[in-house]
Amino acid sequence: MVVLASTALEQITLPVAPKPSTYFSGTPVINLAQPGLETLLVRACEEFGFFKVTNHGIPVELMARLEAEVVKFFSLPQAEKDRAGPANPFGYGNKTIGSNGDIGWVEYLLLDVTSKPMSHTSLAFLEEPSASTLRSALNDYVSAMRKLVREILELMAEGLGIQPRDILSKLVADEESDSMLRLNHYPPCPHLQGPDCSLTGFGEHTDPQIISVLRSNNTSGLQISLRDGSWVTVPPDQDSFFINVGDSLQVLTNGRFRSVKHRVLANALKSRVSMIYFGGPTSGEKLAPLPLLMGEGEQSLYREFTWWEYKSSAYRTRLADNRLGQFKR
Ligand SMILES: C=C1C[C@]23C[C@@]1(O)CC[C@H]2[C@@]12CC[C@H](O)[C@@](C)(C(=O)O1)[C@H]2[C@@H]3C(=O)O
Ligand SMILES: O=C(O)CCC(=O)C(=O)O
Ligand SMILES: [Fe+2]
Repeated sequence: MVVLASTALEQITLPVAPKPSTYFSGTPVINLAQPGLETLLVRACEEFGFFKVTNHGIPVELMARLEAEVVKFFSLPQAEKDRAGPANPFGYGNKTIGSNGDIGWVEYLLLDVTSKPMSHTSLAFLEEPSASTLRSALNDYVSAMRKLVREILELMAEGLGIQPRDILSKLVADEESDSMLRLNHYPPCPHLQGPDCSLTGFGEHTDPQIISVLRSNNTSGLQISLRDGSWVTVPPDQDSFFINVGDSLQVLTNGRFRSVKHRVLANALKSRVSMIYFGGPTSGEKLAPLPLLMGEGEQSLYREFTWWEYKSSAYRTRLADNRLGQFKR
């Protein structure tokens, strides 16, 4: 354990993460311009629940533009940032994650981006004239994310051999589909001694939604857990997107796709900035294994539940908890 006590407010104890491992070279890479990628995509979801997407058609300028706005926001004086908080669950948060006692070396903005251009659900500070460039970058980025998740879910359905093509993508395509954007900043942690030392930025967890699309700057920190339980560090790539299979997609595929366990380590030297789009279904959507994916005599591993039921239950859990456990048959 390390006690961070630079100011009275920072008298918090964070678990020191193990030394970061060397870069993992096995992340599946899905080149969206490559014919026949559907089979690779399905294999990646089965084996890792995680893959990297290249040739995605989203201009790098759009990613860089939002990153610059996000860096600008996190560089504001603390009192200014606090005006966007607390995160309950939406808004600005600093070191506390969720409301059940999780902490990490991270500050963030969590935004509800469910309705089209962010309107009634957005935070008041985003409506202010001073936030207009951030708002515009967010709107453009979120529109690109909506398209990308639909495309990827359609390719998954093709790879799984199920129809119609939009059987998965329609779950995230409704105007009411529950989508969020998380902007995370992991500042360098000066209390750490040496470049090899690291600290938990965002503790291990799975994402509850269907799919998450992560983009970060060129600072490492993201780790995924492999089937054998070992943790590996994903090499950063600021021009690509990383996709996580979420708990809901694990359920829809009756466990064939793996909801990937992941976490982030902060380091002593470099800031990490990440932007994650979470695509979830509408509140009332019933989640259960898709009958088309069930083999002869295959039993459903999960009881049917609505997204609302799952989300409310997830928000009562700690990050590392096995949220799907209580929905197992
Ligand atoms: C500790 C928590 C934070 C979280 C809600 C929860 O109670 C359990 C799930 C967490 C998570 C992980 C993925 C996303 O970052 C997130 C926004 C989500 O939907 O589930 C967070 C939640 C959060 O930070 O509010
Ligand atoms: O910041 C990151 O790179 C990942 C964070 C994450 O997993 C999350 O916000 O759910
Ligand atoms: Fe996550």
